[in-house]
Amino acid sequence: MQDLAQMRCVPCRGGEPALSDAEISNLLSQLPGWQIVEVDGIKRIEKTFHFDNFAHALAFTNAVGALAEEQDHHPQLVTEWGQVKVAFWTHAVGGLHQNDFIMAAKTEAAFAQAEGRKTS
Ligand SMILES: C[C@H](O)[C@H](O)[C@H]1CNC2=NC(N)=NC(=O)C2=N1
Repeated sequence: MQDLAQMRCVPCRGGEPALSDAEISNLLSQLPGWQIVEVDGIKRIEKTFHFDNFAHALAFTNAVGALAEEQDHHPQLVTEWGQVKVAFWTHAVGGLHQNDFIMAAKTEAAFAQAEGRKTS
């Protein structure tokens, strides 16, 4: 199985189908704690990350934002004291694309890195 965190997002301009439920559950099994949520009929993948203050939550928000710019695939980020909710979906397909799972895995790696900095 390919490591999602090492993959790159591909340009996606629509015209391709969103992932099927079987494809989604297969990819989701690689992402502990991430959930599929449907909003206005559009599936998204999301997870809330916890921090011990606002500054750490904001630093993580900026790290995820930088990854999104690098990969040209962008999340919804909701930042508050002690937590950041991150959600990905693909506007161009009206649902979930492999890019969303790649970004979720990269987000997870950024969180692991932030945690590592805190304890070392
Ligand atoms: C041309 C460019 O790839 C698109 O506008 C990208 C930019 N970032 C994006 N981010 C997300 N989450 N979904 C998209 O469909 C999307 N489209």
